[in-house]
Amino acid sequence: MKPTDMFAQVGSVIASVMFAWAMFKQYCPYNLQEVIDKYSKRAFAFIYPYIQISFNEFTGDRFMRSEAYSAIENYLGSRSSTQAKRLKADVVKSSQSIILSMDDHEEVEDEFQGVKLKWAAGKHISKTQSVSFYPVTDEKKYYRLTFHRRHRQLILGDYLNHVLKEGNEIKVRNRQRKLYTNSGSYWRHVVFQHPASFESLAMEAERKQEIMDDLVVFSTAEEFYARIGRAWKRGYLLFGPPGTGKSTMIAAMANLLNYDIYDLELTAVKDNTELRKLLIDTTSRSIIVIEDIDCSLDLTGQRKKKKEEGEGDEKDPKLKLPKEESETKQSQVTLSGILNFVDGLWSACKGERLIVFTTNFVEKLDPALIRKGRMDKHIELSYCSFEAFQILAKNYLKLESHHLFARIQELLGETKMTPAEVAEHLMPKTISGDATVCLESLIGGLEKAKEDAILKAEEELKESARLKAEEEEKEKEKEKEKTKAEEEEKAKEKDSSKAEENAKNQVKENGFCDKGNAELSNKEKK
Ligand SMILES: Nc1ncnc2c1ncn2[C@@H]1O[C@H](COP(=O)(O)OP(=O)(O)OP(=O)(O)O)[C@@H](O)[C@H]1O
Ligand SMILES: [Mg+2]
Repeated sequence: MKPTDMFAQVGSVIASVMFAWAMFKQYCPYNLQEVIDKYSKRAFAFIYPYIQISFNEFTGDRFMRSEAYSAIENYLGSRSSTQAKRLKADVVKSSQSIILSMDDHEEVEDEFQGVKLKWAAGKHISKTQSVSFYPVTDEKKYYRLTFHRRHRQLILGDYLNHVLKEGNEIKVRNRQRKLYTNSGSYWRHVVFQHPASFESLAMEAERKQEIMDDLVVFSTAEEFYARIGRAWKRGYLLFGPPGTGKSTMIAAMANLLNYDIYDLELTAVKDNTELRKLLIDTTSRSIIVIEDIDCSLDLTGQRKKKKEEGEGDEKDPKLKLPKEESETKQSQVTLSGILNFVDGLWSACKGERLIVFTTNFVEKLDPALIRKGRMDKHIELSYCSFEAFQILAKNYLKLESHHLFARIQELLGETKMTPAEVAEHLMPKTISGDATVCLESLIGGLEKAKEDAILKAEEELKESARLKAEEEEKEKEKEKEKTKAEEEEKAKEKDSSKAEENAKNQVKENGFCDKGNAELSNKEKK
């Protein structure tokens, strides 16, 4: 008999049995029906020793998508793309990559510790009862897992945990990352798409590797942090002159770890309470950044002064706030508020988080703010070294070596230039993108910087000599005044002693006269 004929026969037998059962059920007493149901299920379980678990897309109320369903969807993604014949595609991650998942009524197989299992995607469709021109259908999607009942323990325990964990990790890897900024007491976000990476960051290879290792070790050390009883957090302080790559490094960190960024603008935070609220609203796997901490907090007035004197403000007086208004708008966040924010982060929030401060003036920060335990790792970003230049040349000009490199190395050893300035020289100058033009521009820039530095040093020397001369002049003047005053004092003393002597003489003379007069009057009396 042909297989098709056999299926047809089996089909007709099943249909006949179903029909007979339906007829029989009508006349069968209720109690007997229950007994038959029970034993038929047992018989079915005996013949069919498999267990099935359904994971519905929506559980309970229809508003929240089940986390287990989306974790399974992610978990099955790669397996589906190799096994299923019909797939669904979705665009994620900056609209650049396509994520595949299996279509409805498809099946894929999986294996865990030598045990084979089967996943199937399905959906229940129920039509609403209301009479309408456009009938609304209600779709309920689900994944169904089928496995042999002898593996019940393993599948319900280890396997499902493994599926959820891996599925969530894939979800994090595929998610659109966000850049949050604070507006009032809320965070607003845009999609975070910064191309910076540690590979393109210009800095010494050894230091770069050390920072990368530190980050990766941190991001995978959940168990370690739990064991030693510390919150899974780490603080970084990035310091150095403007244009040395602090902000670029933060973007590279976020890209390396696949974290979101919360860029906290402290001056827009009203007070410490608002700061605390913002902290609580951050999610795990994120970097909380406070740029230019020295300006946000009134630990030093340097940048504020700069901003007040800034050209832009002077050119356009409309941009300047009246003094009173700007003062009233100032944030009331205090240093202790920030300290509490960092410590609160360490204790209040679950999940891994990095906090990064950047500053141009590390020496002016309060030591309490940057002590180890709050800011665990201090990273200095400094002027461009030759090694850093080589990375920039490779990125910008695709150059590994060039005869002008030797001169550049020499000049970089003699003068200071930030990576931002070097990068500006290496930007294409001609349509043909001639590298030599860029390198010559850099050499020109470095030579000018060197000359400027020499001139500046000379001016500083002159200025200090002038100041010294002025100081000496002042000292001399003081000395002169002192001696003059002393002389005057002496002259005064001399005058007063002379006057005293005169007075004494006068007294003496007067005394003699009085004595003579008295003797004379006595004689006359006698
Ligand atoms: N180390 C570096 N590697 C690669 N590019 C760099 C580096 N440093 C600076 N740049 C380039 O210079 C530009 C400015 O750098 P960045 O904004 O990171 O400096 P910063 O240290 O944050 O400055 P500021 O203190 O003014 O905020 C960046 O767009 C980047 O292209
Ligand atoms: Mg910056």
